[in-house]
Amino acid sequence: MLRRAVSAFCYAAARAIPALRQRNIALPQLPFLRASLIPGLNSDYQSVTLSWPFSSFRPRDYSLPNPSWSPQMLRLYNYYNNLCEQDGEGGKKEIGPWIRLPSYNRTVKYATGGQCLSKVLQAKARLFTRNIEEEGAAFEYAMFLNTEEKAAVCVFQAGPLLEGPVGNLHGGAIATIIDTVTGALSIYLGGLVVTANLNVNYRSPIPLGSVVLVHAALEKMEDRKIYISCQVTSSDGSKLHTEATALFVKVNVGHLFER
Ligand SMILES: CCCCCCCC/C=C\CCCCCCCC(=O)SCCNC(=O)CCNC(=O)[C@H](O)C(C)(C)COP(=O)(O)OP(=O)(O)OC[C@H]1O[C@@H](n2cnc3c(N)ncnc32)[C@H](O)[C@@H]1OP(=O)(O)O
Repeated sequence: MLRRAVSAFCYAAARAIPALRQRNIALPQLPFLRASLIPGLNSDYQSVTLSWPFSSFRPRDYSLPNPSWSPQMLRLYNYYNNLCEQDGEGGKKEIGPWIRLPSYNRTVKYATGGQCLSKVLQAKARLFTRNIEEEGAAFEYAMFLNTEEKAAVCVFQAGPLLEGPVGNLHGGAIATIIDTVTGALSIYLGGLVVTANLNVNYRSPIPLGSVVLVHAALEKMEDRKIYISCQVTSSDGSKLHTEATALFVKVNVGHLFER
């Protein structure tokens, strides 16, 4: 399943190349990204299955524990991380329905194995939720997918730079983490997607520094449309903070370069 995630990014990057060429954006030598080398690129809206074709370089995975994580954050992370490996026959570890999603601060860099596609695209671009380097200052989170249930859970610790009403999390930051979790689930389910609609109901404030769970689940898929529901709860599930619905629409990578 993780390979499918990586494949989706590879697919997106490979599809981006013609669009970049059309706009005369210089591409460095990336022989592994030549479309002709990548099988299965003809079918629109579908990811392709690839083995990791890139260098051994791996960018930093921001979803791994760091010293800013509270004991509660760490406990919840360990709980879901343990679900990602289940005991098989003879006590052997097996991959179960749960997978942990790694998280990088540059999506295109990730897709190209750490190499830059072009300075225009990459020089300053950072994933919104991973653009503050100081650990614990803003979004600390780790996402887990349940591939059988088509659902996701995110363990989220809200840092002090995300303040809205005094001492509480900003509504835009809440919408951002919801978009991120529902978006990751949709990418897993549908490949390249964008958010078409996000509807958020704020039920109770989220204190800064607290750890909450973001639950997302597939409601239905219709043609290019993926409907996801989402709830943000306290870490023990007893308190509902936020409810949301999201609609994601599958797009071709060329759509992202239309200007
Ligand atoms: C394998 C991976 C594994 C996991 C890996 C995880 C990695 C995780 C990494 C990182 C996670 C981060 C995740 C972040 C996620 C964030 C995502 C964003 O924030 S995206 C930015 C904000 N969104 C935009 O900028 C879109 C702007 N809008 C558009 O581009 C278009 O409007 C678009 C594509 C949405 C639709 O345009 P059209 O021309 O392609 O298609 P038309 O015909 O208009 O719509 C298609 C269908 O959708 C409905 N539709 C469209 N918009 C709708 C709306 N707002 N409400 C209701 N329906 C809508 C339409 O009615 C139509 O439905 P009918 O086919 O006729 O039934």
